[in-house]
Amino acid sequence: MIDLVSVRRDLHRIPELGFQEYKTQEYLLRHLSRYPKDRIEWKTWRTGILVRIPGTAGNRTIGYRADMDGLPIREETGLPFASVHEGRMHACGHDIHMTVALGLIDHFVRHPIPDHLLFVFQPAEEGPGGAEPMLKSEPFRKWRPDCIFALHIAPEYPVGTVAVKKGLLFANTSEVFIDLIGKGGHAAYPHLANDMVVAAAHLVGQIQTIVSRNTDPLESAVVTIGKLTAGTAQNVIAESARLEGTIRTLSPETMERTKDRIRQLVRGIGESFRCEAKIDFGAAYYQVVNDERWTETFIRVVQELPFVRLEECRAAMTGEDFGFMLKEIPGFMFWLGAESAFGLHHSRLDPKEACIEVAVKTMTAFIEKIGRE
Ligand SMILES: CC(=O)N[C@@H](CCC[C@H](N)C(=O)O)C(=O)O
Repeated sequence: MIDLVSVRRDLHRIPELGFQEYKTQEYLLRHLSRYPKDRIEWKTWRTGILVRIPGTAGNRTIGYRADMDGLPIREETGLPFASVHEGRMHACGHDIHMTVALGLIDHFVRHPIPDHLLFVFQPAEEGPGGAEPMLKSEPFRKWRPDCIFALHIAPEYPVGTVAVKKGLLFANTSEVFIDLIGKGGHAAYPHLANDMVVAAAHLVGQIQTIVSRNTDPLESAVVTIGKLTAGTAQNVIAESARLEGTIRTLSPETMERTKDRIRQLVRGIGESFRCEAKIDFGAAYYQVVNDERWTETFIRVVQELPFVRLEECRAAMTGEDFGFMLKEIPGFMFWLGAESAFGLHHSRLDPKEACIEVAVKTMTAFIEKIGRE
């Protein structure tokens, strides 16, 4: 048995951004190389890894996916095993997700089941998205699973909770990057310049009206501008401004309408402030839709587990590129209670490590249940 808490702490120390998960990949590979070669095989894909445990009867392949990347956040937990990478943090629980996958690998290498198992360590979930290209990659196509499962930590639920729902679980997402380019100048001569701080401030305000004024109240949408950069000094008029944000909707149609409205508003800002206004929608993720039958089976298994409290949850406006995998391969994602006073993407997120054992035991029970002939 490996010490999963130590593994989680090791991974927590070395968060890396999407497609830069070099140390993380190396750490995982070091772990995998400890197992007998006839029990496990793996292939790397960019900074990701596909791990296969051959089944005893060679029927289906059951897939399990864990994401690997951290976020551009400066950790403020004060934990003794806090990030040693300045400005990077595992603030979305991917360190826990990978640890759970390693715990499952450790169990199933020693106790193989009739079905083959495929563990997918996927880079770049936070952006720009590793799931879609990984799905199309040669190694994935070769070992393509017949079903696939994943979890995400949920700071709002106590440890011991598993929350899930059939059908739509997470939103469609699209990143959005807007550049406004005007004319810089002296703070005392605004009439000779074209101030992009003022243009950006107007645009941020206008964008807030998309959800409140342009979206059917019975639909759901979120437009968040998470980053706004402009200017160089307090007494210099800013020549340019950049807005970085994300759009979330529960249907692809609402996503398209929201994007159209952003295009109109950005064009309008360009005209009214006589500036250059450019827009780039970045990466988009497909919604996460849980397969009805697999989720039903999971619910039945979880209801039998004395150490788990099952909760049927609502859909969330979170995004997950695991949605691309579920679009092609039936399966589900569930929330794992991890209990933290600070939520996902917060610099003080501190999930309780006891959730790791709950997840490993839950998924072991589920895989053992479905993985027999
Ligand atoms: C689970 C989670 O927090 N996922 C991220 C996915 C982000 C996708 C993309 N970078 C975007 O911001 O649209 C989330 O923020 O929901």
